[in-house]
Amino acid sequence: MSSVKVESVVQHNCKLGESPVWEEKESSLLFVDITDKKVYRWNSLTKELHSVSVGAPVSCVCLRKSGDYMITLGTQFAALNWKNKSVTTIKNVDLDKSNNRFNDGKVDPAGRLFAGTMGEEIRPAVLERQQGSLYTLFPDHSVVKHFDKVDISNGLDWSLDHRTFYYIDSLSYSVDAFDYDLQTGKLSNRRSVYKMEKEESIPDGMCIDSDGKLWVACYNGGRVIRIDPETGKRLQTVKLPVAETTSCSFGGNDYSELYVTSASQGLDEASLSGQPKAGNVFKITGLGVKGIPPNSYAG
Ligand SMILES: O=C(O)[C@H](O)[C@@H](O)[C@H](O)[C@H](O)CO
Ligand SMILES: [Zn+2]
Repeated sequence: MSSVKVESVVQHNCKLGESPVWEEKESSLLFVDITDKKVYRWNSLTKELHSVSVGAPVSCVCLRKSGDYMITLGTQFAALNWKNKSVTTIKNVDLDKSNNRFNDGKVDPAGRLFAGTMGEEIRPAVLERQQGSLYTLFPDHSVVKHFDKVDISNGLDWSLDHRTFYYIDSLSYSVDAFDYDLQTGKLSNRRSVYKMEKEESIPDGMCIDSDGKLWVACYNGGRVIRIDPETGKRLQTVKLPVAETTSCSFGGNDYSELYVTSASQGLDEASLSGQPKAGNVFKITGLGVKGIPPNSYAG
């Protein structure tokens, strides 16, 4: 544990960095700045940072089997062609809720894209409650709504045997689990597997490691925690030099590096001068665990 190292690898102050995803064939980390309406790609070999402006709040980026990327943009599921910098709408959701936007999303082991929505934040974590829903975009481009009355739809991932779906609605201060049916993509039997402790603050993005334990980024908690969904116990805490840690995912050659995005918006001048790296992307090494490669959208 003593060899754990945290370093800033992208020295750019995102307003609201989110959705880190490793792209093996580019040796790159994809992520978004929701507020800045940009998708970023950071090359881990050349350290170059490139971005594409997409014209609306973009809350998640993921890989697509046919090439390109998938994004959630405003209330749309969309495709992003990186070379042409072009966006193609695939499906719109929450048509009756004009202030909503998508938030976190991820592809399941069968190539379906899961993403949830939320109402408009007046400031971080302050918004009209229960305006969001959780959706799936199937490979045939059909959309299913799993449930509504979500406050801030956030981190999600699947267990290694694909029989459990883990999910965070941030304002419940809980990490939840559902039984998952990989054949149909259906969710059932919701329960809580971890309750946040006070200093951990708000649960945000999340990913699973190759031991089946969950890593949760703690918004306003300045840390990522490793939890055991079987026992409900926290196994490890890694603190970062910024308060608004938003999401995490494994990358690097062998998926042994944990990448963590962060935010700078919502911090006043005083807090910002105390944490000049707010909004950077960090790399944590020396954890002694690995992640698993991200899935690609099959449609
Ligand atoms: O990063 C996200 O997932 C949201 O888009 C943010 O808005 C924060 O989560 C929220 O402000 C605190 O919960
Ligand atoms: Zn999030």
